[in-house]
Amino acid sequence: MHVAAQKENSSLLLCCLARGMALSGDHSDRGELRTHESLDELRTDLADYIADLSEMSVKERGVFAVALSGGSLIGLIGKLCEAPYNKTVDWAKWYIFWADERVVGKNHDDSNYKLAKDGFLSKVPIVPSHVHSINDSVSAEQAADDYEFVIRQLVRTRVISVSEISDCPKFDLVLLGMGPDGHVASLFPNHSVLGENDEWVTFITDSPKPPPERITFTLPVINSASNVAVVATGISKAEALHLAIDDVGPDCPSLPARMVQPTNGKLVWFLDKAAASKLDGAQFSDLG
Ligand SMILES: O=C1O[C@H](COP(=O)(O)O)[C@@H](O)[C@H](O)[C@H]1O
Repeated sequence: MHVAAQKENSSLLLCCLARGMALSGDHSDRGELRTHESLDELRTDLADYIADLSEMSVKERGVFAVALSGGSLIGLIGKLCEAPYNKTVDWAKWYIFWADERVVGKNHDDSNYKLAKDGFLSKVPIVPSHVHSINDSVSAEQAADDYEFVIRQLVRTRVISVSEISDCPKFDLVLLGMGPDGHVASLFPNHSVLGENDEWVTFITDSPKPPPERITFTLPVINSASNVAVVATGISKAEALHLAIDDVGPDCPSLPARMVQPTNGKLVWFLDKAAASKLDGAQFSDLG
């Protein structure tokens, strides 16, 4: 296992052991689970899902506002750059945001923008002015404020819709990865930003996973989206997925992935067999 993944896993286990975690239980209603036999099958299903949401959103609102994450997600949405999607998706109507970003230069290898640009955005005809990346020349705090300001402007002009029950932006789709410690976006286990309910975008300077300075959507923004997809693959994610999805009782309630609970939106989990292997009942299904 990769050293960073090992570190993330052990901090997850420590968090759970400290809280007397129960490691088994029944499945609870945690959205739609899509577990795939192979990564290729997952990539196709994910591309179909995103293309369908794009079509629906363009039909209903004239635009598609989608927030990306970094990490393995970008490789897993790669089929969108291929036929038929590269020709059939209405790319001119897409607006791109980031659910989280590392506060580094746009050309830095740690930049989620660079990852998405190299692996996705440069391969499809998205309008450059529709790509909303962070200001990389200011502090993390300022970058978060600036990013929230940009989002506010686009909510005002209805490029981004607005939640009916809060004043939060309502993205058409928020695409999340999940770390082996159960973090989503840059919301890490036991971090105080999990309780941030006032800001739409906030910052951290002490990320347990490098680099330390990051900006992130807050939970109210993620949970106001019309659609949220969590994409997680590999055995290193299996324990965190069990804790995020299964009915583990009142223990470890502050696992970030478990706190992804869209209020009116739809939650879908895209998993491979390895990631799903510790879900309750996995050993009895043909996934086991
Ligand atoms: O640091 C981050 O990690 C998560 C998970 O990444 P993965 O490579 O394990 O999929 C990612 O979703 C997030 O955007 C990123 O900043």
